[in-house]
Amino acid sequence: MPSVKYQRGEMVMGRWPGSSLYYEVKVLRYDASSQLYTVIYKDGTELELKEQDIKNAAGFQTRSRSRSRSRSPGRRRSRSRSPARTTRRSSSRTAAAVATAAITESAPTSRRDAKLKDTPEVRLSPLVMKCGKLNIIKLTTSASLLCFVLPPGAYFWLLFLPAWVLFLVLQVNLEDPSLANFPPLLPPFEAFWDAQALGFVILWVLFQVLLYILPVGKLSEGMPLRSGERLKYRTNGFFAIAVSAVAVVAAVHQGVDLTYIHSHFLQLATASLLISVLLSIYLYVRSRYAAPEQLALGGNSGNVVYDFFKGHELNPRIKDFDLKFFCEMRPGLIGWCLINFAMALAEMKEQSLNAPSYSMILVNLFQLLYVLDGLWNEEAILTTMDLMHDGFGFMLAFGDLVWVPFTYTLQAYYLVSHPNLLSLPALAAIVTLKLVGFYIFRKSNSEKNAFRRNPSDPKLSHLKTIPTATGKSLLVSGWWGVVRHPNYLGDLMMALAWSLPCGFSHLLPWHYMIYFIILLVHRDSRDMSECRRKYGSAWDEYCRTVRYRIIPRVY
Ligand SMILES: NC(=O)c1ccc[n+]([C@@H]2O[C@H](COP(=O)([O-])OP(=O)(O)OC[C@H]3O[C@@H](n4cnc5c(N)ncnc54)[C@H](OP(=O)(O)O)[C@@H]3O)[C@@H](O)[C@H]2O)c1
Ligand SMILES: CC(C)CCC[C@@H](C)[C@H]1CC[C@H]2C3=C(CC[C@]12C)[C@@]1(C)CC[C@H](O)C(C)(C)[C@@H]1CC3
Repeated sequence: MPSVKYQRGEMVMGRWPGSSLYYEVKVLRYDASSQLYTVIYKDGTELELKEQDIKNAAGFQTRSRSRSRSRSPGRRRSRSRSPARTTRRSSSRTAAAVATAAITESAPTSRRDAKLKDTPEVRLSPLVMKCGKLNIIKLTTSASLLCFVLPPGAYFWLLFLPAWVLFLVLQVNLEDPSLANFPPLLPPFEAFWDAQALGFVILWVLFQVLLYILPVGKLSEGMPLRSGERLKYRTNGFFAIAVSAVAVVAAVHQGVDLTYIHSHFLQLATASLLISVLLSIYLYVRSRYAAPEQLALGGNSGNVVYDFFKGHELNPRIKDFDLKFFCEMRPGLIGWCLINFAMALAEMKEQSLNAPSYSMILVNLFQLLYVLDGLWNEEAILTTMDLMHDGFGFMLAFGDLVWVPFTYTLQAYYLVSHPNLLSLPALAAIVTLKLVGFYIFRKSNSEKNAFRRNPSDPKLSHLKTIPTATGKSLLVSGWWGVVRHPNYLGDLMMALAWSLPCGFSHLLPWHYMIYFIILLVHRDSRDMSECRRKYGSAWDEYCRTVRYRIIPRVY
């Protein structure tokens, strides 16, 4: 091969079709007519690759071979779908052909997988291309709307988000929280701070830590990590909220005045912000010492502020205590219900009512149902983007500990001093909207979760799937055949039902709805690029089959 770039016998890095992972391969030959290189992977898989899918080994991060145990996509669960397994003539397949998918029924695929269970495994080490330049940070992971930020943006969001929450908290306290009065006047610095409020927040978090570590409830397995390992999570969230509810009711019964939460909302928000900042500093420092396979693919730009913001370590743990899982599912989420309940008591006190208003009851019950459902199906969170791909840094720590409890509760806070009477038909319509939204949300999330956990589940055998080159399949009928994110559709319908009880006099109780539309539209497009990167043309095939993203025939 005199005039070609890579020579026979040369060891280079070959991209695995449909992914951005590169594996060490040996060049076997070059075909001048098709301009394809035939390469052999260490597990014996032969593929034909284009020149642009081959790189010199020098451009790759070195990784400890003994630690990085990820398997070649061709050797994962569904090995039959790797090129080497789909045909005996493994050497004659092109990368493009590998990634091309056909729609099949899921059951036969699983039988094929079962047959291959005894095949001896060869483990390969995928390497990620170095991206030293900050402007080429890949938009690969999720967590929130803000992942698209490049380092200069991180400085902005880092300051803007906390300020925004504090502004909202000050705004909702105004008699007339209309846009004309935004931004609210800043109170003196001391007004933000209360040591007792900090003490209460710490106590609440510690109480949740205690409930989390109790050996009660199921130990669930997370999705396989890049190393092939599966972490265990104590999924006892429902137990935690039940015990918390009993403790709160008992405290109220003993005379504890929960309306303190309403009157000290600003100080509680500042205290939680302080805790989230300290936690993020700890997370950043420990991520500097973490082994490469413990890191998320994002958040490793080398820019301190960006990495601090985005999060670097994928599953930071203290022994078995998983910090990301705990923060996402416990203090903020359960705290959200506690705050809503306190707002209902504050409304009764402020408006001298014997019972909370219908609007307040709806907001409380709707959001309680959402949280209870999340905790009841806690295992399902293990297949979401945040848990699987995102590093744990300021964005999620702040999101979980400050954003959720202090902005998701704005509707309830607003109703305390801005009553909104609901007619019976309006009430019935809102309840119907919530229930339909909830049904779509729950069914679609459960369907995907069940499929990801066990693709050969007999209950799912009626569903059509698209195989992909990575070994995972994509659902193409059922809920995931209606739109590409049916769970977002249900979630948005529920969000609408949470704001409607507050009426249309002010924009503030619509904050969640507006933020959520932006968040989900952005999450959807990020997920689209991520899935296209992972699944290549199989994803394009899915998108051709399921044309709409969130709302059928609209978007
Ligand atoms: N209330 C809130 O503040 C809030 C905020 C954000 C999200 N949420 C909710 O949280 C839940 C989780 O959301 P998420 O953003 O993590 O996204 P998700 O929709 O649960 O997960 C997306 C992932 O699902 C897999 N997938 C996509 N299409 C598929 C198909 N056709 N068949 C099989 N698997 C498919 C892909 O991952 P793999 O292929 O790698 O498995 C994709 O990356 C949603 O219900 C969302 O509404 C709530
Ligand atoms: C502006 C930012 C700081 C945005 C931060 C985003 C986070 C607050 C969210 C990202 C993923 C979200 C999420 C839930 C809560 C909010 C987030 C952490 C969730 C735990 C709410 C209960 C649901 O049932 C859920 C478990 C599906 C959900 C999962 C995703």
